[in-house]
Amino acid sequence: MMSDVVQVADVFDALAAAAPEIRAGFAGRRGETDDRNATGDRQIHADLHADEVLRAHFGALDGVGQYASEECESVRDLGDGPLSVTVDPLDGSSNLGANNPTGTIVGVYDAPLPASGRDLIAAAYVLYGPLTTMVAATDDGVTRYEIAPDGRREGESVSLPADPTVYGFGGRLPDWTDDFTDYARDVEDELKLRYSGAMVADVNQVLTYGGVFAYPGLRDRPEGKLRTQFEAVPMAYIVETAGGASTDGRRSLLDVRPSELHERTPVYLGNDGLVRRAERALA
Ligand SMILES: O=P(O)(O)OC[C@H]1O[C@](O)(COP(=O)(O)O)[C@@H](O)[C@@H]1O
Ligand SMILES: [Mg+2]
Ligand SMILES: [Mg+2]
Repeated sequence: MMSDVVQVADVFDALAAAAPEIRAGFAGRRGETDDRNATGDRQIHADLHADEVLRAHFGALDGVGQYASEECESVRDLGDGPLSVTVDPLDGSSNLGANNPTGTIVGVYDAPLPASGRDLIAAAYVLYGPLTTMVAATDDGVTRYEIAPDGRREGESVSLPADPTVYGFGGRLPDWTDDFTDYARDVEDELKLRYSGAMVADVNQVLTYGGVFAYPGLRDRPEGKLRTQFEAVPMAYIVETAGGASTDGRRSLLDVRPSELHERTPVYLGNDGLVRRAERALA
């Protein structure tokens, strides 16, 4: 039987191969379809194309058994492999309308879905910015790769800078709770605002410069917006492996076990001190 290390390397290779195809598929696919996904978001053509490309690449791998996507209602069986792969095929896809950055988020679990962050053995995201980059984490560390149009890549190890510089908080101010607003006011006095509207791009800035990203629980939606399995847990794994911290307000996002595939959670990610301050503010 192949080792986990080989199977995870195959998943990263497949994602690096899919990324230029997904990017090439943006042209002509920025418009909305008539459909909505399981969390009620209007799907755009590029969401569905990215999902198809990823499913084809991961389906070709012997190591992958289950595949679940933000854009599909239920878990799909892709084979007999021991790994389960989750994808947010296109994160921040509404940014395509304004030609702003988007991403892809992938989690690799050695357990059936839905699964907790403690079952993750690897996670990665791709950022479609001026360059295509992939940030890939295993328990051994985090590597950032620049991906060439032919899928080849070169990597360097990354860790979260100790001195935070930037912050980005999602949601509308009138929807924030008083506790979160107080926390935000403090952070605003210390750090620079960098918010793109794509979680991948905003977390990538935190990983590059140090700081904090949050999509908090809202007054009328305490669970916030971001999806536990597809967005929160894989990104928390990457940030924690890079030396940072994550919380849903009370505990590490890696300790959250989703009971439903498409459920949501508040998300706070970044330098440990800023994440702990968010927990204290929200307690
Ligand atoms: O527009 P808002 O409310 O700031 O929400 C932005 C958040 O929503 C998302 O776009 C949701 O992701 P999807 O595009 O994959 O649905 C995140 O990337 C981002 O952090
Ligand atoms: Mg997303
Ligand atoms: Mg998405």
